[in-house]
Amino acid sequence: MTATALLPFPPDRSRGGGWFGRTRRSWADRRADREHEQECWAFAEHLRFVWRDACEGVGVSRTTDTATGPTVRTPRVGRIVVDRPTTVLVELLPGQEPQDLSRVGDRLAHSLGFETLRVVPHGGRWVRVELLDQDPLTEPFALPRITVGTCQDPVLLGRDEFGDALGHTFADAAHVALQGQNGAGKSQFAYGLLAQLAAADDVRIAGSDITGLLLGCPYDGTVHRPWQATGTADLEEHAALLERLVGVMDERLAALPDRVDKIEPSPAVPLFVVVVEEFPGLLRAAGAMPKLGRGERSVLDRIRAANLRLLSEGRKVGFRVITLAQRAEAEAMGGGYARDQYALRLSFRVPGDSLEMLHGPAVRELAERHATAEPGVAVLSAPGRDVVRVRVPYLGAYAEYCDRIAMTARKEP
Ligand SMILES: Nc1ncnc2c1ncn2[C@@H]1O[C@H](COP(=O)(O)OP(=O)(O)OP(=O)(O)O)[C@@H](O)[C@H]1O
Repeated sequence: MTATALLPFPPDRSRGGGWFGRTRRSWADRRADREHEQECWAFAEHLRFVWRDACEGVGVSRTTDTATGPTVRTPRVGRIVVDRPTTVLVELLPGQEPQDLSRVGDRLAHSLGFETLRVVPHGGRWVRVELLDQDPLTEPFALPRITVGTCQDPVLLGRDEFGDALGHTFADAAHVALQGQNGAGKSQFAYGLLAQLAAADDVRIAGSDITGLLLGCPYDGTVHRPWQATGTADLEEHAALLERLVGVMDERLAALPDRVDKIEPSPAVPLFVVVVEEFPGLLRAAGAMPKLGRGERSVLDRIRAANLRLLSEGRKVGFRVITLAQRAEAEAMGGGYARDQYALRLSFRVPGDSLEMLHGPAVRELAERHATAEPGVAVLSAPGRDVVRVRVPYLGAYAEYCDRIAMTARKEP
């Protein structure tokens, strides 16, 4: 008995079949191609047709008075490629910038029958509008096992809507504010940042954490732990810790040589990353402490004062504050002046007014969508760049954070 050759199932008709078979197949293929092209062409025409209405609807058109009456001008549509993603080349009106379209991107995309869009500068006044069926930030991604050896190296913050990785170097003089509702992903993000930083020789992870999860136990036995206060049992410890950090800051300021206005962090003079987890909660807890005798400073005042000094004077001498809050109201962040000190700002899911409070009116168009953002999706703003939406990396279960810190953080000598 001859062995039966295994055949593909369903039968592979792409090979063989003789001349007649190939001709017949190519007719069918060509017909399918033609039909597809016709559908694409019709869809492109449909997009051209609805583009004008969509632009008028979202306010990126311009009305000018002419001799024959008012004329509405919209950004001009050039080539349309129907694919994944469908792209439309668009010539902006004089004076318009790509941000004028991206600011209303979601509403424009919905009017065109898509979920969202990206605007990519193309040259001159032309931009490429990429129409997307789904939010590019939908897919979570895991934080690779990366650590930085020094604060001069960038840590991974997340990926933007184009899939580009965004990094941040803690040697850059920026304090970081994180806000987000319960379960929006603040802690995960902070775990990821600290897990990347903990191995750096020239970094000390310091700060106050009333939850005792972000700081504290995971750092036992490491060089970072002596600079951390945790829990709510002894709030005076939090005030004392922040004052101790202010003491180091003052020594560094006093020791600055002539004609030098900042220090370069090194293993001998490390950069202090001062994490303040749930700062409004810390202030509330300190505010609820029993009144002290006359002339004594309350723990609340001491925490506020030390926090403000670290924020306003610490940047040049190696202090970076990372503050986490559910809602970054001025009062909850230690006052409007204190809040103004944060250069890098991330908002996880928050109501629209909270988003605008931290990032300014430029994010108004994002507010509605961001109020229901998935955990791990944040709005990020930093000096000198446009506000972007990002997906931050996911580190995993809390035990994974503890393991990474235990494995990588430098042990106490
Ligand atoms: N980057 C992410 N990617 C995917 N899922 C995430 C991400 N971050 C958080 N999550 C999911 O959301 C859950 C809540 O996240 P997390 O504990 O960080 O929120 P939170 O803002 O710190 O909340 P809380 O204020 O209650 O501590 C996580 O357990 C995880 O399931």
